[in-house]
Amino acid sequence: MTPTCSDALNPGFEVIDNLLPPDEFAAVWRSVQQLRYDTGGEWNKLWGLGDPMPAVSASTRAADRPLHDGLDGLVARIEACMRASALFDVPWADVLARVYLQPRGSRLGAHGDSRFAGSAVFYAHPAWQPDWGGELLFPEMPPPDGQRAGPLDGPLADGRQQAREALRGAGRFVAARPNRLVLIRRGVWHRTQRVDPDAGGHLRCAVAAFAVPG
Ligand SMILES: O=C(O)CCC(=O)C(=O)O
Ligand SMILES: [Fe+2]
Repeated sequence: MTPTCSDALNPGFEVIDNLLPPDEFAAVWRSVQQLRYDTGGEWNKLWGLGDPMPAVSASTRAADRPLHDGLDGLVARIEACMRASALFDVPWADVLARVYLQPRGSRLGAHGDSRFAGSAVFYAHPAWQPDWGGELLFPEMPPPDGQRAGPLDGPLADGRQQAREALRGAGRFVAARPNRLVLIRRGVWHRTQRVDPDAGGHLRCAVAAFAVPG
């Protein structure tokens, strides 16, 4: 599929809109509603300790499938897009995928998913408005300074990465538009804007997929 948007200057991500035909998209939304979600698992330090925690589905790997009818087809499509993209330029063997329901008031802290060969996120909710927040942000980062990235945001952050981000103070945002796939190169810095109270009861439903090195 041809990306509808990519960043020519800093080719760290690609956006593919209307990934699924309408009937398949509707089937994915139904499947997402039937999954089981865990809200009390181990704390993922990229989510603020004082913020509401996301509801997370079990992870799926090729060996564990089927996860659910509809979602397996989606994961296969995401995998095909990853295989076709030049962003995924280190070898990888499998895709790990899970569904996040991100509540109002929560945000995902900055990270690079560096232990994977690249990642992708697909927005499975049927509606999303600009006022509802939850944008995926790609800050422009100065070249790496050789410091190891540790826990980067939230209560355990030491502020180094935030200081680097502040040096440029600019970047790109991608709205969580329904039926949109974002492919992200390994190590490219990203985070999400907080979901706004104006989102009301609308779920921000993201299917996150990670290319697992073989
Ligand atoms: O939900 C999003 O927009 C991004 C998700 C993400 O970056 C991740 O799960 O690693
Ligand atoms: Fe990520």
